[in-house]
Amino acid sequence: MYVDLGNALSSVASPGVSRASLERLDEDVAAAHERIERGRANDEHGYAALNLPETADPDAITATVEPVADAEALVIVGIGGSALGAATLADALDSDVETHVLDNVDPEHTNDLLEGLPLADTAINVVSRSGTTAETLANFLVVREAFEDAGVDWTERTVVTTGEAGPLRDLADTHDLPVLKVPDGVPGRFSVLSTVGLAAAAIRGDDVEALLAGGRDVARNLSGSLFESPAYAYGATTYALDNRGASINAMLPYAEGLETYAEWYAQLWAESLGKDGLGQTPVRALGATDQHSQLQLYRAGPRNTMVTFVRPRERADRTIPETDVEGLSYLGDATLGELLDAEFEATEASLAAAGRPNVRVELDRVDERGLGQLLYGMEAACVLAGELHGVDTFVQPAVEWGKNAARGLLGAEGEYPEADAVEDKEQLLVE
Ligand SMILES: O=P(O)(O)OC[C@H]1O[C@](O)(CO)[C@@H](O)[C@@H]1O
Repeated sequence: MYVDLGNALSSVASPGVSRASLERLDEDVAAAHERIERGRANDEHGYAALNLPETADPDAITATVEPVADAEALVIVGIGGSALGAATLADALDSDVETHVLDNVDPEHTNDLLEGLPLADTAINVVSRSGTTAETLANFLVVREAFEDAGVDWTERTVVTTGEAGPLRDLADTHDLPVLKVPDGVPGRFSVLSTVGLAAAAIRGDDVEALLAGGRDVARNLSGSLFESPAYAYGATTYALDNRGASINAMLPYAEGLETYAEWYAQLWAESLGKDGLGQTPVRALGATDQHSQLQLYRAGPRNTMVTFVRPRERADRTIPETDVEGLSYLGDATLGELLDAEFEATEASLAAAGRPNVRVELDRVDERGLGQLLYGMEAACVLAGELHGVDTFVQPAVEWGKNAARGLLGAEGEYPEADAVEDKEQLLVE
């Protein structure tokens, strides 16, 4: 993982950060690193996630999913951190296993998905750390029923990833299903390099060991200085720019296979740093596509946005055929990859020319090792940014109100006063 901060400097951009300020900030990075290392050493909640490249057990994961290793199709049933990591790997890595992620409760989508699946050759990986998330459990009950209706034994096709206890754990025990435990102290959004993200990867035949090795590559560089650690360089710079007005961070990967990575990043950044009235708003984008939709705003709108450019240094390529069409011959001499890189560098430069802050993040290739580096790197960057902002990076209390209101509206057992507030909604309907 390579991070270039050049276009975030105040000599280029406003908001921007000066080298001198980064050097001063490095003292706080050193103190934060000490705190993070202490948290890792004691396997404290949250910090333990940064130990996963060492603590995850690829052999145990592969052995547990073995009963469904013959699958032609896979349905990952989960939501948030229990889906986005596996979805990111499935989007970025090739596999013969047709992979679907059921991370919403849209009946039309679920019906279409189930109708098209070869259920007898389909594996189900149902993932929920708490084991109580309504969307995940509802989708799983629907998927299970579809298998039963098709006369396929779902207990033969299901692998569960969940915590020590809870309804999903009970269901797995009742039906003696293969279970992978979600590691203690690892919040969902930091769990891609654990059983949560790696079970599906193992079923798909991805190189789980290489993913973890990528994580170790970046973990090795974590030190008390942002000038020695790409992950900390990124985390510290987003913090510095946020403090100077860049309250929005547009994540712009230049690889179709990294589109879901931008979604994964959005949860990591939003749920970790969005608290106490603070937090940089992540925006999901895709390069070069969103140059033609969002760039106008980032280049000429309010000076409240930084852009994070991500690209692989190497990729497969395809030549653009020669053409005699007037004015297009320049394309005929290039490849799609060269065009994409030109768009990347030109868009970076266009923001710098307009004095708009941006950071470049590169990985060697979009493969298991590169992804392990990128995902772990962004997790470490987020943990550092949380330390510098002084927020509790590893909790997300604000999401519970809505869950309780939904439970109340559906008549779940227990008291859910939040549901009353839904009923009492202020109305000013225009139709
Ligand atoms: O893994 P679980 O417990 O089903 O939770 C799914 C997701 O829901 C959240 O709790 C937010 O509602 C996320 O933090 C988490 O990743």
